[in-house]
Amino acid sequence: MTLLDVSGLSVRAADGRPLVADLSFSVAGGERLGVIGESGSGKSLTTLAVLGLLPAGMTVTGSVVLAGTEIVGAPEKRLTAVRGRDAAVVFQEPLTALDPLMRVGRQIAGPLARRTGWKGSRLRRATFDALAQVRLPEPERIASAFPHEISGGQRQRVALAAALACEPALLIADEPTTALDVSVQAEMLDLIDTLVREREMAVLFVSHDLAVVAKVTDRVLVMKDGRAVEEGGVQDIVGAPREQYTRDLVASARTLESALDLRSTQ
Ligand SMILES: Nc1ncnc2c1ncn2[C@@H]1O[C@H](COP(=O)(O)OP(=O)(O)OP(=O)(O)O)[C@@H](O)[C@H]1O
Repeated sequence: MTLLDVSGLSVRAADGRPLVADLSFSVAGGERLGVIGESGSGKSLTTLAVLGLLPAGMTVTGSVVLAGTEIVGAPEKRLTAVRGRDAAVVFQEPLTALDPLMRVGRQIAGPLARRTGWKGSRLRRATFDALAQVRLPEPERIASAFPHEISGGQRQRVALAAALACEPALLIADEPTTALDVSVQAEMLDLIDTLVREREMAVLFVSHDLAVVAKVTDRVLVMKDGRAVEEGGVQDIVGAPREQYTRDLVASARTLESALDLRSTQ
C-alpha cells in the first residue's frame, strides 16, 4: 500500500525561482527509497515538503499525501498530528533537532509518553531501553546528560532514538551520517539499516553519496536541479545508469570506493 505519494510537487523561492519542479514519486509501506543528487538539487526541500516544514515565503504546489493526509496547504494542527506518528525525521546535524537546554532522557521520554501514555518508572525504563536500542552505552548516564555533554555520534543516535520513539511508519533521514567522523558513519548506517528492517519501517533516505544510499535502500530517485532525472532499483541504477548525470554519480562513487579499498589494503 502507498504510504507516501508525491505528485507534481513544485517549490518556488519567495522571488519565484523554481527550486523543486514537478516532482513525483511514491513510497510503499516498508519500502526504502533513496534520494540522491548533488548539492542544491532539491533533496532537502523535498523532505521538508513531506513534513510541511518548508520555510515561510516559499510557494508549494502539487500534492504530498502521507498516510492518507494531504500535507500541501494543511493547517498546522493537522501537520502536528502527522509529524512523529506517520513520519519522523533525522537531520544531518543532530544539534538542530535536539533542545540544547533539555536533558537527553526528557527528549526521548516526551515523544514516548505522547505515543504510549506511560509515566513514572515505566516511562523511565522505556526511555533507557530506547537509548540502549540505538546502541548507546550506559543509557542512564546518557539520559541525564545535556546534548553538548555527549559526542556528535552519540547525539545522532539520540536523535534517531527520538525519531524511532514515535514508531513512525516512515523514517526520513536527511544526510544522517554526513556530519559524523568516517569511523562513526559506518556504524550509524548499519544501525539505521538494522533498526528499520526490524521494525519494517519505510525509509526516505537522502544523501549526495550513492554508496551510502545503496547500503540502506532498495530503490533510488536521482535528482538534479529540482527535478527527477531517473528512478529505479539500486542494482539497476548502479549497474546500468541511463542518464549521463547518474553515470557521473556512479563513476564518482566507484572512484571513491576504490580509493578507500586501496587505502584499506595498504
Ligand atoms: N530558504 C531558502 N531560500 C531560498 N532558496 C533556498 C532555501 N533553501 C534552499 N534553497 C535553494 O533551493 C535549492 C535546493 O536546496 P536543497 O537544500 O533542497 O538542496 P540539496 O539537494 O538538499 O543540497 P544539499 O545536499 O547541499 O543540502 C538550492 O538551490 C538552494 O540554494
